[in-house]
Amino acid sequence: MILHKFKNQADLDRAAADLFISVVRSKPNAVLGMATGGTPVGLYQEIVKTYKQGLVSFKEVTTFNLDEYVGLPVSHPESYRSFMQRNLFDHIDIAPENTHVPNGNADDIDGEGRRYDEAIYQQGSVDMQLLGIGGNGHIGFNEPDDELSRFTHKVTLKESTREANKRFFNSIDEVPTHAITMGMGSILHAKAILLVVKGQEKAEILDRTLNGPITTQVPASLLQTHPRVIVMTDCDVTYKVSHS
Ligand SMILES: O=P(O)(O)OC[C@H]1O[C@](O)(CO)[C@@H](O)[C@@H]1O
Repeated sequence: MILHKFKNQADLDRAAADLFISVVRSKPNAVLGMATGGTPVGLYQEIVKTYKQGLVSFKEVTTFNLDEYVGLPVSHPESYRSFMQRNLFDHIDIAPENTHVPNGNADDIDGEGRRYDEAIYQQGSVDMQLLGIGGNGHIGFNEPDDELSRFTHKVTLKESTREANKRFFNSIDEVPTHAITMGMGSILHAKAILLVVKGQEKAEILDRTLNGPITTQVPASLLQTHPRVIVMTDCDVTYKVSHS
C-alpha cells in the first residue's frame, strides 16, 4: 500500500481527482469504480471542475458503483443512483448507458447481483476503484462478519451503519435496512484501488485497516492483500512497513 497524508481535505480531494483524471487521460475508455457517501463529494466536485475547463472527457468511460440501498425508490434523493447523477454524472459528458449502479429494486436481488458481476467481468476489470470506509471497516456495504461474500449480493446493514447514514435522511426509520453491494472478490479484482479516508474519527479504523490483522471483521483489512492500493487521508496515521 502507498499512504499519502494531506493537511486538509481540499488538497486531498484535488489529488484524488487528479489520480482519476490521469487514469482517464491515459486510457479514455477506462472502467472506473465509483463510491458514494460523504467522502467522495469533494473529489467529484474537483473532477467536474476539471471537466468544465475542457481538460478531460468521459465520453468513452464506463463506471460501476459499489452499492445501492434495497427498496429505496431510484428517484429518492438518497438513492445512490440519485447521488451519482447529482454529484457527478449530470455534470460531465459520460454516456448514461455506461453508468452502472446495482438495481436495489430488482424483483430478484440475487439475479441482479449475478447480472451486475457479469457486466463488470464483460469489461475485463475495473481500472481504478474508489473506496471510502465505514466506521466499522466496511467497504462498499461489506459489513464485518465471520465470512464475507465474493460476489455482488444483498446485505443486512449493521445498526451502526444505519446510525451513521441517518444524517442523510429525516430519521433512522427512513434509513433502509438492506443494500446490494459488490462483493469482496469484485472489489479486489480491480487493477488499482484508491481508498479515501477523511476525518480523524476514522483514524483508528484506518490504522486497523493498514496495520492490523487481515480479518473479515475489518473488511477493509483485506486490502492489504491487493498489490496496488493507494490510501489518501487527512488522518494522523502511519503505515508500518516492517515488524518492528
Ligand atoms: O463516506 P461516508 O459517508 O463516511 O461513508 C463511508 C462509506 O460507506 C458507504 O456509504 C457505503 O457504501 C460508502 O459509500 C462510503 O465509502
